[in-house]
Amino acid sequence: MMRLAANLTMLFNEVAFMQRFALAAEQGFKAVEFLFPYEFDADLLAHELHRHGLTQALFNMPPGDWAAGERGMAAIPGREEEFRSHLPTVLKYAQALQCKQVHAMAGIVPAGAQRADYEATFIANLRHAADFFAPHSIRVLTEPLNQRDMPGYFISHQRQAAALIDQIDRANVGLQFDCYHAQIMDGDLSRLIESLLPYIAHIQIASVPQRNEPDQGELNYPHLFQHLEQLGYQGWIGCEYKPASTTLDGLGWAQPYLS
Ligand SMILES: O=C(O)C(=O)[C@H](O)CO
Ligand SMILES: [Mg+2]
Repeated sequence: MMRLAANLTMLFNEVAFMQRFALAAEQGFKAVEFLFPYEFDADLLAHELHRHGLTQALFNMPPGDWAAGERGMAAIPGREEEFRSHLPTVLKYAQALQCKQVHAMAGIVPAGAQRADYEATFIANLRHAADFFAPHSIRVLTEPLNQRDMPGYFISHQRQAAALIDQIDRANVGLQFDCYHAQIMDGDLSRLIESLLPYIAHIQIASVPQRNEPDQGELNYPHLFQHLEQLGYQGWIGCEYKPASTTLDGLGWAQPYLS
């Protein structure tokens, strides 16, 4: 049975962030994920999680100045110190939330920049983060994002991410395989998932092209779920989509997978 995690950044936006845990649990989710926890107290978040019996499947490392368009810095030359300075804070949240996976966003490569410099920075930073988190059994994830929504993002293809993970060469670095981005950039998802399974630590879902509920659009999720089950995928599936109407109105698709 596929294990769904509610993405609280995108779902249950009808209520304030701290109230979304209760709604997710009420609907039968056993786990949640969200982008950034840093404006909230770690212990308060942990309290919400635990009182609703939820697992924290994933959250992101600080992305830099989001409002100014920054989308992480793991690959940005000159930002190494800043990237590394975030690690103790991320660890504090991961420990409070008992979360075993964090996503290190890579950042935007400016047009005309030397890509090799960005690759070297990314590899060095991810090794550093992986070594920092390894004693705590925490994995560092990297996620390819599609170029339509995120022009210039450092990683946009799944196999490109897998090749970088090979170069990083740390056991606790994995792939965050978001089917929405993967379908836009790569396609052939059944075969892609099959060939990249050893890298995949986390999966996310949404319809394509609208990024709404997964029972709409061009992807056949019941088929992909069955395929994942046959392949023995054990991780969480993050529901990272924008409800077309309200979260509850659109949650019918998930009923077979929620208890
Ligand atoms: O945008 C996505 O798909 C994500 O999962 C990210 O964490 C983006 O920030
Ligand atoms: Mg995603």
